[in-house]
Parts: sequence; structure tokens; C-alpha cells
Amino acid sequence: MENFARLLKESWALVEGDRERLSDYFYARLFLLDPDLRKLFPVQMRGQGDRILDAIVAATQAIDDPESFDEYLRALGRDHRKYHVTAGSYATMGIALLDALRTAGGDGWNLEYDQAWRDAYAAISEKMQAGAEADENPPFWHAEVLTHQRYGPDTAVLTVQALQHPLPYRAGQYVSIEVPRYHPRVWRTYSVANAPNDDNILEFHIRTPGAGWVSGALVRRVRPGDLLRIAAPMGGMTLDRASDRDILCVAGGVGLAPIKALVEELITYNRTRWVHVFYGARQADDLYALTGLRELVAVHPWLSVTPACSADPDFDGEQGDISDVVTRYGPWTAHDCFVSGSAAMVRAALRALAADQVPPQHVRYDTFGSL
Ligand SMILES: NC(=O)C1=CN([C@@H]2O[C@H](COP(=O)(O)OP(=O)(O)OC[C@H]3O[C@@H](n4cnc5c(N)ncnc54)[C@H](O)[C@@H]3O)[C@@H](O)[C@H]2O)C=CC1
Repeated sequence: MENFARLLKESWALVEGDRERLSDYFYARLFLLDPDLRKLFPVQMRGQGDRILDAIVAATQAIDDPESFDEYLRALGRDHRKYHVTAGSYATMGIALLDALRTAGGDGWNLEYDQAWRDAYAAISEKMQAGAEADENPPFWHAEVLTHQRYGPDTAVLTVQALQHPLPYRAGQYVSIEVPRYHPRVWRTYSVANAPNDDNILEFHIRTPGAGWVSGALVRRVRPGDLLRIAAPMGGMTLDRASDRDILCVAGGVGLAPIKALVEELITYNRTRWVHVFYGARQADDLYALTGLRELVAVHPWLSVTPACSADPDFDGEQGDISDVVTRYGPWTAHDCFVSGSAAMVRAALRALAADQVPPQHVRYDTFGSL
């Protein structure tokens, strides 16, 4: 296993510097092998396009962590049902991937690398297909936008109702969303911001300072009554109900979404665990969810919320990056910890918790594949 993981990492180092070229080769080869697959993908591929390749690469890099690997891949397989991929498409993707790696790797590529990727892809696609086959839910849900609230130019909170079938998920998980009216076949992942409920209503917090295709449409264009599509829930940032440790939550910006869902789940049963939420944003105006959190603090004695601003000297509260603020309140050694935000923020928070000697198995986070 060690040698296998080493070969994958070594060979990836050879090609990762030019991911764009790898991606171009992969899709060119894929559509040449099976032109029918082209219609499953967005019109515009580059940059904004599909992320299948990213997902495969993230999985191969995680292969030395078999436990998370298994559930991650099964969930990815369930999620990929939204593309209507068949066993045949998995095989074609494998051929395209190997061809692309060989071409991008050039003279540095060798037979050992080839075999390692072939084996890795076989293991990955087998688990993905097993996950997909075992799933009794539809490949995606149609969902109607019920409410849409803007907070400043870049942020929106929306609620949607999944139609026709219940959408089972756990607090802390994320789903991918398509806005067919504006960007057909482009899917992006977002954490669900509320706990599961009988009405099949899901809340999402979206922020995008740039144009961001799906996020841009969700913040600026979508209106109540519009239809979205939502694929299978994924992610392991969920509560361990058997644990009696107190809880630390660290959220940066709209990374608050899954944390809010976890707090809502705790409201349904928690009486004994102290829950500390650290909520960071750049400016006070970006703390869009603070009022709602304070309302919860007022009625749940076990809950505390500490907001902080990293670029607002006038803010009457904690100053600095949220990871530094958390450190000031530690140690967190005996807590279950949940971290959610940008990849850089998650990295900083993980470093802070490691310095506090928090055992890694007590820390949960989802990075959607990129840390
Ligand atoms: N499950 C998850 O992990 C989720 C993650 N997200 C991600 O959260 C991010 C939120 O973005 P915005 O709302 O624009 O927030 P942002 O990027 O403005 O960051 C908010 C706060 O996070 C902290 N932070 C940011 N970069 C940091 C760094 N390098 N080191 C230490 N602390 C840092 C600071 O306290 C900052 O004020 C997005 O990247 C989004 O994809 C969003 C939802 C769920």
C-alpha cells in the first residue's frame, strides 16, 4: 500500500503543474472515445466546467486513508448519478484518464505509474458504482426556491423545497446544485444550512464576490418560484451523538452554513454539552447570520457565539483571523471540533487545533476536495 500511494503521489507531482493541459487531454480523449458523453457536460468546459477529473484526483490522493476513502467514494458515486453515467462511461473515463496522464507526464511517465493509476481508478470506479447502485433515491431532486434574502451585494440566504421525494441528509453535509435556467449541467457544492425537517426544506448560504457561475446566479438572479436541481448529499462533518465531549465550531464567512445546521440538530436533543461557535468575517456587515445566532444563544444556555472581524478595526468585538481568536480562548484539547470555511481558513484552524493537542480524530471538516 505504501509503495502504491508513493507511486500515485510521485506521478501526480509530475503532471499537476499543468492541470489545464491534463484536463484538456482528458476531455478531448473522452469525447473522442464516446461523443455521446459530450451532452452530459456543460457547453463551456474550461475553468467553469465539470469537476469529474478533480474528484478522481482528490480520491487518488486520499487512497492511503481507506476509511474516509470508502464512504467518500460511495457518496461521490451517488452524487454522480446526476450525470446519468453508466458502467460503460466509467470504463471510458478510465481509458481517457490514463491516456491524458501518459501524455501530460511525457518522458517522466513510466509503466509503474501507469499500473498504479490503473489500479487506483479500478478501485475508485468500483466503489463509486457500488455507491450509486445501492442508492434508492432519485439521481437528483427538483427543488423550488421559496425565499431569497440578500445581505449586501455578494451574499444571499435561500430556502428551497425539494419536490416529489424526501431528500434525506444529515446536518453538516453538503449537496451539489444546478441552476438549469441559467447554467445547465454546471453543478457546484454547497453545505446545507439547516437540520433535516419534515417539510423537505433546505437552506443555503451563498457568497460570491466575483461573477461565479452557479454562485453568481444563486446570489443575483434566482427568485422565489425558480427551480433548481439538487444531487445526493455528501460529507462526513456530522455529529457523533454518542460523544459527550463539549463542542467547538469554527466558521469563516458562509462556512457558517453547516455549523448552523449542526447547532439546529443539537437543539433537538442536547442538554449537556457546551457548544462554542466562533464566527469570523472580514467586516461587521459580513456577519449576516449573527442576529439569528444571538437569538439561539438567548434561549439555549449551553450555546455561546463569539464573532470576530479580520478587517474592521471599528468592530466592537474580537479582532483578527478566526483561527487566531479560537487559539486565544483555548485549550480545546477535550472538545469535538468542527471547522468550516475557505481552504486557507480551514488549514489555519487545523494548525491551531493541532498546536492545542486536539486528537485529529476529534476534528471534522469538509473541504470539497481541496486543502
Ligand atoms: N463545509 C465547508 O467547509 C464550507 C465552506 N465554505 C467556504 O467558506 C468560504 C467562505 O468565504 P467567505 O464567506 O468569502 O469568507 P472569507 O474568505 O471572507 O473569510 C471569513 C473569515 O475567515 C477567516 N479566514 C479567511 N482566510 C483565512 C486565512 N487564510 N487564515 C485564517 N483565517 C482566515 C477570517 O476570520 C475571515 O474574516 C468559501 O471559500 C466557501 O467555499 C462555505 C460553506 C461551507
